[in-house]
Amino acid sequence: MAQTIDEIFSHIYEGNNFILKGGAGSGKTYTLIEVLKRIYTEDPAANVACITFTNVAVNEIKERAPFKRLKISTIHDFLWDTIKSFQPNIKQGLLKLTNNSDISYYGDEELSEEYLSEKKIKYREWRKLNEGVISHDEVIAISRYLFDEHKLLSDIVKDKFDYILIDEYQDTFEEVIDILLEHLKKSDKNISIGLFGDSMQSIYRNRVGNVEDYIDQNEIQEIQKEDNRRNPEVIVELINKLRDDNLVQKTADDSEATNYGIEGGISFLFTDSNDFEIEEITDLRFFDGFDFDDANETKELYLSHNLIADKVGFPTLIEIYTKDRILQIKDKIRRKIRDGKIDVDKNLTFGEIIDKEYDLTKSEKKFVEENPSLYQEAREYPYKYIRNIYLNRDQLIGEKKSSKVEEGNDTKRDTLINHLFQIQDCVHLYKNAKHNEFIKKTHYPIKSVADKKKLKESVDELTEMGESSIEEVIEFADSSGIWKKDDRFNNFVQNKEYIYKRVREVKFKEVINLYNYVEAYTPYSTQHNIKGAEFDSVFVVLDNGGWNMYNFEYLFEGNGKNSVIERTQKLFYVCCSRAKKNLVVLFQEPSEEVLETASAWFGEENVHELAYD
Ligand SMILES: Nc1ncnc2c1ncn2[C@@H]1O[C@H](COP(=O)(O)OP(=O)(O)OP(=O)(O)O)[C@@H](O)[C@H]1O
Repeated sequence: MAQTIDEIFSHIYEGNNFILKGGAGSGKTYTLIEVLKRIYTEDPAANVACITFTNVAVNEIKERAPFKRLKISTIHDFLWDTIKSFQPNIKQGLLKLTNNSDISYYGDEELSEEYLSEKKIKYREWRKLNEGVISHDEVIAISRYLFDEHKLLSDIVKDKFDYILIDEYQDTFEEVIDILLEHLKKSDKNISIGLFGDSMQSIYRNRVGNVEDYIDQNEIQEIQKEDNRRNPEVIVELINKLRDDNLVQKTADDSEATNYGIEGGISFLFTDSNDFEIEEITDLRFFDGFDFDDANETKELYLSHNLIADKVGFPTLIEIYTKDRILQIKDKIRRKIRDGKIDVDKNLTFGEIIDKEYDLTKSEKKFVEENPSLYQEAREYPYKYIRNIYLNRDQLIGEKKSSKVEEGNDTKRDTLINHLFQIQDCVHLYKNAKHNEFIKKTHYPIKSVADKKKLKESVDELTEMGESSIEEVIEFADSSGIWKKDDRFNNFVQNKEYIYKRVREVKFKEVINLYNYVEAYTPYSTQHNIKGAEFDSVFVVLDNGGWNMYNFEYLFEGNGKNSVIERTQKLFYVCCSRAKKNLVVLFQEPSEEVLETASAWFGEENVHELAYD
């Protein structure tokens, strides 16, 4: 460890950029924190930017490295902070990039210099270019454009920071690496750029993956960490087989290491049923050491939130947010209008436009037949109103936590879901005897013993409202003073009535279940979401969930579209390498080839057919 840090600092002292590479559990994030500590020991006035992958990771590093002059942010926030005060240049970039179609724009208003001169460009979760609101993709594209055009920006970044460190560099954008390793060179000032990561754990599409070209050109100096400090021997042997490069990890021979003296266990379980429920497993010996009541140390991983929604109990909410065919019809019509394929009077109702210009597909017909009143209502809205209504998974789930950290509104979730989460948060705080936090959050007026008693009665009543509708709970929280409706909420109801009408009828217990899931009070997580984290026991369910980007048969059979195999292999590597002790993998309806590979990877003695009722 000390040796790795010394190596990193020898590069820093020589004014070089560096990259710390290493397999899972080799201590990259740990080293990043140690590097921060040493930087601040040597120079308390140092200005360091640390870029992480998610807001959750931002909070984790903040907790572990609480230095005042350390600026921790996500990639997008870092770039936006850097460029946001250069409004005229941003506008010029936006015009240029929309003109040459690097940024798509189909709004009614023409984006001209004059039009934009009255707007202040802002960065938000959802873009609305005609109002000057850009979102994630545009922040990246405009930043790159500005760094291309203006050397001054590189000077500014170098003036502001002595170090920029990036955790999980493999999942950052190529443009960002380009800015850091190419553009910053244009300025003569000093800076050290440090990357930390593992190309095998690049699990998102269109990300940089690796920086081998920069290493070959000596733009960045490579340091390798070879040991694995997290996983027991049996898991290290397995994940070595899953790597697509030549890296072979050994368990660390160090009594300080997390995996020191841990025997651990792996099992590959299979069943011939495809509608099998985990609760039906009767032979629990493979789950020795798992404690499904301890969401911090036991995880059950699925490919998608949709697969989890059924298990945790928010099927109606996920259905509303991810499978609304009527809004899909609207999106298709909107696209046709944008592309000039149809020309309609936007003052017509949605129904009138459908009748004139659109033939429902079979599955859309089925959906509207199953939801006649919803369809009828949607048809009656003016097209102008419904065209700006969107529903998607992020609006419901936001940034899911992998452990219990931080609180507050999530900017990805919509106002309605955030409002509901605030109500459930109040219940949670009160029930967990966090009364001061409760009062601070709700401003609930407590002047007398009677007030206290009334509050207790109200929270007790709210706790019993799982079977009530969401609307009833919102009204009760408002009238009892636990969580009042505010302007944002009222605006949402007015402007997104279509969504509100759907959601309000759902039982509140779905919100409770969703809240518990998102706040990591249940052991369930998606396979993407646990990147960077570690747990005692991990149960990975290999179910493609109807998603064609991943395919576990392809992976185990070694047969199928290469890009899909590669993507699945990396995700599987990430999942298996999270376990500090026990790993169980479940495969449903495997072929002979799948079982052969399972034996080769897990060892024949660890492959078992499941017994269940
Ligand atoms: N030098 C060290 N001393 C003590 N513990 C360490 C040291 N290095 C790493 N660890 C511990 O080993 C485990 C793995 O480290 P870490 O999470 O930093 O690995 P990583 O390389 O970032 O993993 P991954 O790429 O899989 O996310 C953690 O529990 C960490 O606290």
